[in-house]
Amino acid sequence: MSAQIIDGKKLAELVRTEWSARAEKLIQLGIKPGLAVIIVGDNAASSIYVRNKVRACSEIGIYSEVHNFPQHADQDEVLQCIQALNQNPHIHGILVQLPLPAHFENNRVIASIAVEKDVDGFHHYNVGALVTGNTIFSPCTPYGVMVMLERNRIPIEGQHAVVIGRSNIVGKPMAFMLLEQGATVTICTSKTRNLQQFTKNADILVVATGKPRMVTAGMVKPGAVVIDVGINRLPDGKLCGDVDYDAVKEVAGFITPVPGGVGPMTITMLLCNTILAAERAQTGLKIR
Ligand SMILES: Nc1nc2c(c(=O)[nH]1)N[C@@H](CN(C=O)c1ccc(C(=O)N[C@@H](CCC(=O)O)C(=O)O)cc1)CN2
Repeated sequence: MSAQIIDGKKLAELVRTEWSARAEKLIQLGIKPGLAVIIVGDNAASSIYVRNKVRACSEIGIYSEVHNFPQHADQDEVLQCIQALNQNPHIHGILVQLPLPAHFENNRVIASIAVEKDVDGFHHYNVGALVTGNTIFSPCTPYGVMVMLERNRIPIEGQHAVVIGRSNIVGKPMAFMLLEQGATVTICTSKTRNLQQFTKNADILVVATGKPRMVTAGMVKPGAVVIDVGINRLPDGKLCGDVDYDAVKEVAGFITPVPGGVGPMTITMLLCNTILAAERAQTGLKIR
């Protein structure tokens, strides 16, 4: 039997509708949630993601502004911009689109964002909070995956979850979020020896390796939940995930497509985090 498809586009729309009521409530109180996006350089994919974030903001009633810096920008200029945004009461969320050019120190730039405005959840304070079960902002992609699991009533507690990928923006937070919900978690990488021995035992398999179609049907336990976080552009211009979708969907119980799976959830969860940041600012909630 073929797997049940988890439609990220449809779920993203539903979650946005739910959260738009919260945005509307703030607007009626005279507070328009505000997001600032910083983008450095000319990465074509990043420009598309930022454009999509801006569009999504305007659709839900969030004010947004984009700060563009050239590829050879000086890191200090970007840090100064972030300092000003940290002080700006109309901006509730700040994010730096990744990747940054090679001459930037990712950690230093992200650490300069005020913790209570770090809607990506990448600041090391927020990472520490997440790991210790005191989440302030969940990073958007793993947050989207958790919502996909929850809304499809997929049990997590007691399940064996295998995450392939150890990035700071997906793999690591994903593993801790699943752990927090009671899963037994194994973290693998694309370099893990005999990867199949781990993936074959996964009830929930989350793949974020950036290697097109690396997870094949033979690596998946029949009936498993397969979440594909990869977005790879093929030479013919088409997109594909890190999972061999056509073959794996014949084995899995649930599967996410690419495009139209986790990607649309990422932007939706960013909107949710921005609204949450504005709500906290409105109530004067102190984060630290
Ligand atoms: N500061 C951040 N940088 C990056 C993040 C992030 O969460 N914060 N994640 C990714 C890029 N990303 C958002 O920024 C992102 C990637 C993909 C999608 C998406 O909707 N993908 C579509 C396909 C889009 C296409 O046609 O290319 C899909 O999967 O259906 C949204 C957001 C790295 N950087």
